[in-house]
Amino acid sequence: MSVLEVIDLKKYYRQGEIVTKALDGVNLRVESGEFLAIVGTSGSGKTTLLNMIGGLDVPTSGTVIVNGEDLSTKKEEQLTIFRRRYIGFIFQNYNLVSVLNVRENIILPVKLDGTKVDEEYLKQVTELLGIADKLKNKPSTLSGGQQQRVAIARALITKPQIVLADEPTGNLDSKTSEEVISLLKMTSYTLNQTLIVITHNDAIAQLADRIVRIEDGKIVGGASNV
Ligand SMILES: Nc1ncnc2c1ncn2[C@@H]1O[C@H](COP(=O)(O)OP(=O)(O)OP(=O)(O)O)[C@@H](O)[C@H]1O
Repeated sequence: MSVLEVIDLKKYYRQGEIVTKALDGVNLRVESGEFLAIVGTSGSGKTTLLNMIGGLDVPTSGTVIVNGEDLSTKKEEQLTIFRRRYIGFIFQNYNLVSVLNVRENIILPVKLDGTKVDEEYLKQVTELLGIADKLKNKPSTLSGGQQQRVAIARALITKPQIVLADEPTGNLDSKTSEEVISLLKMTSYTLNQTLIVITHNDAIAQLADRIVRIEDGKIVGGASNV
């Protein structure tokens, strides 16, 4: 079953006379449990596409359907709940809260949602990611790779259907990058999540089930897996 469908998606930025077509008619279908890599040159539209899929930004036209639901029909409040429950975000700079320890960082989305922490699941995720012994540490006492694994655990804790990662290893050396992505791939596979990763790193893209290439706001390869 498709967990995500993007139909003729356009995002145009207008600055005076100049129009930038960040996305120019993107069509994409992603199956549940798939690991997709999005590649393309700088400015090709990768982050714009990820932000539309995650409901962080509104398209100029076109449709994003997640789990059968058209995001354009949702009001801002509903979108916030949708993001919190169905999407896990992982960013290049980790975005951890420095005054909170690792456990507090990981469970933050659950707290924000006002729901109860599934302690068994927290244990499973942190053990899979090799950070179960770091729960009381502050982020500043961890290496970059460990901090990114905390950010991954935080993205997974709400059991999202889709995990979106924008250059998640951009700040890590190549060996740590591949370790982190392999862990992310293994955890999302174990937890049956769909994983979409933007990367400039070929070795990381090669770990994906499918590589989607985007150029000048258009998909030029890998839009369909059939
Ligand atoms: N808020 C904005 N206002 C105007 N133009 C924008 C805005 N956000 C993005 N753009 C433009 O849209 C295009 C696509 O940007 P986007 O960030 O999606 O590219 P990208 O492929 O993620 O690039 P990178 O690999 O460098 O992160 C670029 O030309 C960018 O300058």
